[in-house]
Amino acid sequence: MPPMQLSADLEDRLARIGWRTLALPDDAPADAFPARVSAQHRAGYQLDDGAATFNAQPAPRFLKAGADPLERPAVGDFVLVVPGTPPQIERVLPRRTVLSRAAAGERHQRQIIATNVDHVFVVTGLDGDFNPARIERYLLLVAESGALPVVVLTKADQAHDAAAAIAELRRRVPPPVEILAVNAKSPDSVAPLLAWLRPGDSAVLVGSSGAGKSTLTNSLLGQSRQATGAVRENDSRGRHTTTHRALLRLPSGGCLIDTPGMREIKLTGEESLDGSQFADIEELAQRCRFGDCAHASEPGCAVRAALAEGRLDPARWQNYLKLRDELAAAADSLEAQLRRKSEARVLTKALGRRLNEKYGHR
Ligand SMILES: Nc1nc2c(ncn2[C@@H]2O[C@H](COP(=O)(O)OP(=O)(O)OP(=O)(O)O)[C@@H](O)[C@H]2O)c(=O)[nH]1
Ligand SMILES: [Zn+2]
Repeated sequence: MPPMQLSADLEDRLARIGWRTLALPDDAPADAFPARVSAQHRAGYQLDDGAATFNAQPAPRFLKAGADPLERPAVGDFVLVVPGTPPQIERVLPRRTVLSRAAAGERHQRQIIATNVDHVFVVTGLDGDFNPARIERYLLLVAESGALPVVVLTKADQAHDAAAAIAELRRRVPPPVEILAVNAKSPDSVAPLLAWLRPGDSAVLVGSSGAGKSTLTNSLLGQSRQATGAVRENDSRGRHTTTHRALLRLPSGGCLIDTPGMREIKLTGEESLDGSQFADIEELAQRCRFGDCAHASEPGCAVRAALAEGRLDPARWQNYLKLRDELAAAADSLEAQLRRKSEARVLTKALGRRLNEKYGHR
């Protein structure tokens, strides 16, 4: 990039969109500039360059049949844009973190939820929505993403017994994962979340529909606005109305991505249990007397001992088994899919070679 691109002004603007490093690729087009994907529409992308938002189109190669959907621009991505009408997304810059899930349907296609986030707020209401097994499932996706999870329990003001629910969850979700209970409607109550939303920080909200993600977003915007007073530059653009799966710049300096409520949280097959909140269970199972212990009736089973002594929550154990089976099935299906893809590539190459032999160099 030409040196003028690295001006103090540019650094200042990049800081507002959560940029972490200024190392731009050497081979970038001379007139290209960095921006962040703030929303994705049917017709294209909305980008934020730290000063304003604008629409852009992806370079045609992103849309080609056979192009890997995971390599297409996604919300949270830093991209290089070439000016034009419309401006064109030339390149997706390397991702710091990627939060994904398997798309609904049979084929275990992975789908990106957000990229380049430092924290994932797993939002659940302390009402009928409260479901520790679902939270454990989210935490598996987060463990794979490279970002850190924070469990946010909303509707604490409406819960019959918030303390009991939190204690139940604590038995299932060991530290260092933080658990916070809030009234999402109250800016004061959600203020502790701003600790993860300082300048340069990025976070994404995930959770089912009605969990309180939009309410939380509005309170975070409100709280910061009240706290900083003078920062009102976003108001003119009407950015406070919540758009789904949109990256918002908060006046606290951080970036927050809201996502639509998810009905299904399918594992991609790439998650790993020993890098997750289940690491302690994986370790426990290693201490059984027999290496192939089924944890059923074998003598010297460390898992059953822990269950009997109350050191391992039975519901947590059951959900661990369920997720482990599901993960194994997803991994098989992912592997088969990758094998089919590479076989198709080999076949195409072999065909090319044969045509080449027959008709000479083309
Ligand atoms: N009393 C109370 N109500 C809440 C709280 N959080 C959310 N609500 C209410 O719950 C309803 C759903 O909240 P939303 O913020 O729209 O939920 P969402 O997660 O954005 O849902 P989707 O947009 O469908 O994904 C709204 O009526 C909110 O006012 C809370 O902490 N306390
Ligand atoms: Zn065992």
